[in-house]
This record gives sequence, C-alpha cells and structure tokens, in this order.
Amino acid sequence: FRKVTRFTRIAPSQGNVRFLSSSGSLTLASLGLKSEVKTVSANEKNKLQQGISTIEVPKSREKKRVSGNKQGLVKEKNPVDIMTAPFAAKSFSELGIPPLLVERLEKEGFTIPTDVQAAAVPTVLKNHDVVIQSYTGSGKTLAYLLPILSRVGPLKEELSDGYETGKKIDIEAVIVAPSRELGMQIVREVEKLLGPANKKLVQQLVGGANRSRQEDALKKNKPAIVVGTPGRIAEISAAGKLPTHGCRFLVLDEIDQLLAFTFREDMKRILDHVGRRPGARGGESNSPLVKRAARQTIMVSATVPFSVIRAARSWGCDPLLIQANKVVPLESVTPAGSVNIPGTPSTTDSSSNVQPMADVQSLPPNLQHYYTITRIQHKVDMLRRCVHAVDAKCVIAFMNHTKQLKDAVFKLEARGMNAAELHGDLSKLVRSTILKKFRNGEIRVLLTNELSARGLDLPECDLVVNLGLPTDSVHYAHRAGRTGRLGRKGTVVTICEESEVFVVKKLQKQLSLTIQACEFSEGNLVIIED
Ligand SMILES: Nc1ncnc2c1ncn2[C@@H]1O[C@H](COP(=O)(O)OP(=O)(O)OP(=O)(O)O)[C@@H](O)[C@H]1O
Repeated sequence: FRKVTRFTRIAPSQGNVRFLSSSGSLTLASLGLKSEVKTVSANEKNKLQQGISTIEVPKSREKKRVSGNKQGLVKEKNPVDIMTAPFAAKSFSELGIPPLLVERLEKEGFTIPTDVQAAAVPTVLKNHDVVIQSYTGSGKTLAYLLPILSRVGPLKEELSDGYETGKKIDIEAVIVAPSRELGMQIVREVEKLLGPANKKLVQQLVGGANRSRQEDALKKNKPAIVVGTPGRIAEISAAGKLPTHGCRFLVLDEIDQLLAFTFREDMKRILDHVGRRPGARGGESNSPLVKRAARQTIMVSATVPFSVIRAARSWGCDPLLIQANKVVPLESVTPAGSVNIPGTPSTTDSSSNVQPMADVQSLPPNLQHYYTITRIQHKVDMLRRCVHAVDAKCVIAFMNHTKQLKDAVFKLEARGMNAAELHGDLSKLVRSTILKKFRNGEIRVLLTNELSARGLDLPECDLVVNLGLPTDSVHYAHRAGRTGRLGRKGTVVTICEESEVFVVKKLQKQLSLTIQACEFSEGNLVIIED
C-alpha cells in the first residue's frame, strides 16, 4: 500500500476501492509485486474472459482476482512457516525425555517440541490416562510416542520407574490406528526414532498383509511395540499369539473413528485384553486402581466428539484432556465442548447427545478455504483449472464413491495432468507405491476417498479439493487437514453444485471459518464476495 500510494490516489467509488494511476489501472504486478489483487466490477466475467484488466464491481457480488496466488513462487515445496508453526518455546530435554531419545530426535531434525507435545509429554510421563486433542498436523504422533519410548525400548530412561524391570514382559505398547496407511506411517515414525539397529522392536500388524508372516515375526523378534489395525490385532490376539496382558501402553489413534460400529467387536477384544492381566479381570477390574496398574490408555484425535469423552471416562482412570497449552480433567468437559470450572455447577446435561467439541480447534490456522459452483459433469475439469490457478504441486482430491475415481484419473491424464487413484480395494503394495510416487512428486493429483482423510502425513500437499462433499464438519476437518501441516501453507477448495451450497454454508458455520466463493478464470483464482 505504501508503494501504491506513492504513485496513485485511491478513489472510493460506491463502497469499492479502485487503484488509479496516470497510466491506467494499477496492479500489484505492475508495481513489481508478484501477487496481483484487484477489485472488480460490473461485466467482470466478460471482461475477465476478454483479458481486460480493470473491472467494475456490482454491489452484491464483488470479485477479487487473485492471479499468481501461486505457491509455486516459493522454490521449496510447501515449506514450514516458522511464524505460524505451533512450536512451544521449550526444548525436548525440558520435557523429561531421556538424553538418548533427545539425541535421536535431534538427529532426525526435531529440536523444538510443538505446543501439544509440550503439554502431552510430561503429562503422559506422569502415568495419566489422556485424551490428546489438537488440530491436524500439529504433531500428535510424537506427543504419544515420545513418552512411550522414554519407558520402552533401548532409548528409555535408565532409572527404574516403578515397573518390573529385568525380565522381558509381554509386548509393552499397542498402538491401534483405523487404516493400514496410518498404521504403517506410525511404524515408520517409531523405526526412525529407534534407529536401524533396533527396527525389529516395532512390529506392524495391519490388515491386507500376510498374517502368518506377522505372527512369525512376533515370535522371532519379540517386539516391544506393535502397531496395527483393529481387525488384525484382534485376530492375532484371539489366536493367542499376541502376549499383551502385561502391556503398559494402549494408544488409540483417531479414537473417534475407532468408535465406529464396524470396529466394535475388535475394539472390545483389544480393550478387554491389552494390559489386562488375567487375574485383574472381572468385577474388581472396574476399580480405577486396578485399571491404572494394568495399563495406561492414550486416546488421540483432532476431533473429539462427546462420544469419545464418554468412552475415555469408562476406559481410563481419571483421564485428562490435553490440548495445546491446556490440560484439564476430562470430568470437567461438558457435551458442548466447554470446560466447567471445578466447584461450579454444570449447566449442561452430560447424558445429552453427541456434540462435536469446537471443531474449529481441529483445523490448522493457516488454511485458505474456498468453494466454487459447477455442474456435476464439469467437476473434474474444474479440478484441473483449480490446480492450475493455485499452481498446486501436490493435490489430494476427495470423491465419495470409489467407482468415480478411475474416471476422474482418466480425464485428468487425458489433459496431461499426472494423477492416480488411491482406495481400499487396491492391494497394500499398490497403495504404498502410489503414496511413494505422490510423495516424490511423480503424481500431482491423488484422487481418493475417505480412506486418506485420516492421519496421513503428506507434508508436500498444498491443495485439498472436495469433489464430493464431506458428510459433516468432522470429515471436512480431517480432509482439509491433509494440507497446511505444521505451519505450512494450504488451500482447500470445495467444488459443489448450486444445490449443495447450503451444505458449504453449514460447514462454514459449524467450523466457524470463512469459506469464500471463488471462480477460476484465465488461470486465476477469482474471489467472489457475497
Ligand atoms: N517437534 C517437531 N518438529 C518438527 N517437525 C515435527 C515435530 N513434531 C512433528 N513434526 C512433523 O509434523 C508433521 C505432522 O505430525 P503428525 O502427523 O504427528 O500430526 P498429527 O497432529 O498427528 O496430524 P493428524 O491429526 O492429521 O493425524 C509430521 O511430518 C511430523 O514429522
């Protein structure tokens, strides 16, 4: 603006602002700035199409043309913006992590804990059962892995911590995740920290992989940590091949999804057997002390509906809710997501129906949200135009039906855009090959379904597109959270039909965010202000 006012006068006209100069309309680009933001006016659409740069604004629908809103201007692929990254000003060693583990973290490039890690690590180290809730991409995985690795495996603290030492007891930590991809991602994170020499201390037990090979590995390697999907863990446990009665940690990652009906039987088996010594079951086991002696339960998600709070109260022993910079007893959380001050009467009935806790806390702060309207048959072409307009390098596009994915890939490839589909019907090997290709940039657009919405960490992703509308605000939050991870920039675009706009408005309200209307014109993202 300082640059603009040196050369121009700013003339307010009918509530809009136009930049004027002696040599015609002035744009930020003409001033040598890479981004160009214009206010536009009547006949804007025609003129945009004719390449006319100054456009008038009708009262109701003002458009801003965001040409070159191109994150491609930044050479490094979607880098972390340190100013908006959720780093707490503390070092890992201050959190009570053993020096060997701090050393490993530094080797892997982790030097400062994020807010949620700073809150969670010391609390979990004090043996509390916890629910960890923080927005997508804020580092919740390390928030629970670090206290576990401080107590289990070769990097743990030397001092006795009150537990049996010396003899090898069962598996010491079981981590449950709702999808194979997420399970494998957690395994990779643990392997990274344990180092190549101790890789075998963690064993994956995900579905879709060879079960007898997993059972052989359990027998041969005697891992300290297992990570898997509910079905496979329950299956191997039921076969009597998973010694988890003496297990010290049970982690339920994406806990709200693990509460889904499809996982019910498997979750019951896991909750009944992991960390439950045979003698400790039965009526007596409901006493908090018995529960505490048996295992520490850690539940994690970016979205914590009240059903999770209820489950956590019954599965854990006086659990705490951990959010970035905040630790409160779960007892004080009401269905609306607010926290009651101890000693004051609760205003809400805790038996009332499931209410998501302020979903806005589940989204990273630095995301830009847009929606655009088109006919259903033009959605894929709109996606292509959107990718060009934002100049996105790594795009995840969500569709609601697996059958639609192949057709969309075909259409994009036909227009010269590298694309691939990812869904649960593909084999484990194909899925991991596709993810690898996406990570290294060989695939620009990954067309997928809800499978990829949870937990997948693809930091390069700079654009998420909803080609099919998410079913609710929780699904929107997890899909959107595949971009903008740990302080990175991210754009979320929902491509919908005219008749679906009301859903977008509802999501906007539930998530307390602004989802701006936009169009893609001449390779630009044009904001439409209602
Ligand atoms: N302290 C840290 N310093 C630097 N990078 C970190 C740190 N903690 C985590 N990360 C990185 O941040 C990214 C996001 O972390 P993670 O996947 O744990 O997020 P999340 O909160 O579990 O997200 P989601 O809710 O989507 O599962 C990962 O690439 C991880 O390696």
